[in-house]
Amino acid sequence: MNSTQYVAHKPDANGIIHYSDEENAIWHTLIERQLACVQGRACKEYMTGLEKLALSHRHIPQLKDINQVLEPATGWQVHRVPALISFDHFFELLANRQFPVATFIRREDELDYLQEPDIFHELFGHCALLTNPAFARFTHTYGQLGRDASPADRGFLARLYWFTVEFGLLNSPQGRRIYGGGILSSPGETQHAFESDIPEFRPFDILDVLRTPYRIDIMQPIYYVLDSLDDLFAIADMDIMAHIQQARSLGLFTPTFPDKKATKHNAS
Ligand SMILES: C[C@H](O)[C@H](O)[C@H]1CNc2nc(N)[nH]c(=O)c2N1
Ligand SMILES: N[C@@H](Cc1ccccc1)C(=O)O
Ligand SMILES: [Fe+2]
Repeated sequence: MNSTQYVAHKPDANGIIHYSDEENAIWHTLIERQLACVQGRACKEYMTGLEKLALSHRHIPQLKDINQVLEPATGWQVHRVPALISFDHFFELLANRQFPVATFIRREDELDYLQEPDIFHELFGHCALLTNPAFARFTHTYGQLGRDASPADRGFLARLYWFTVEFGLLNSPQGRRIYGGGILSSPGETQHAFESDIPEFRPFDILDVLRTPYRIDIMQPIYYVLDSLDDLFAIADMDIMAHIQQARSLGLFTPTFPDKKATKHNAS
């Protein structure tokens, strides 16, 4: 796992993590900005989950406060981790209905977008939908599959997670709405997904998703769109591993994103 540039906090003897005034101020600014930004752009299930969480605006929440909402709702818990964790650890946690939360927060100068999952991304981005039965069931099934999968199959599973839990969108009568936590925690990418003409929106098809390469360091150029969040129940019941074998035999799509080493002016 790439070494992180962030320092995660450890709890004191009573399990409480003490954040600085500066870190709490970043949380305050970020949650107020992003709450305004997701209005009319996040799906209704997410907004319902966010109300259940009742996240503080003044300070970074303690993990036990999140668990008091998640556990009764869907049996999930959040689990403290230092930063990005290995596939083994990640899948083991999800298979046990434990969602990894790295206890650091982004810097002031990366408020709108950062490449690593900070506590705002995990709590504001993902935990609201962990109160939703379809999303929770899909994430749990995903963890169980990943825990038992080979490294090669895990590469395919990562794409499924990426284009749903992280960057998934839904169709709704009022237009597209976001459910992916990777967009919902980023003011920059929430606007990118709605205002920019860069992104391509594709109907969710599991084989296409499994074959679509992605970069983790840019705002996404491709999003996959489900018709309903309950489609996640159906996907969880699919023979995902058989689809992975099919995707492997068909091969990956050619990347549409600019090459990583391309400098700004020649990145198309
Ligand atoms: C499997 C998934 O696509 C992704 O690569 C994993 C790896 N490790 C992680 N580690 C943390 N803390 N948070 C995450 O979301 C992930 N995502
Ligand atoms: N880019 C997201 C964080 C994120 C990191 C890694 C994967 C997905 C999302 C944000 O700025 O909030
Ligand atoms: Fe995430």
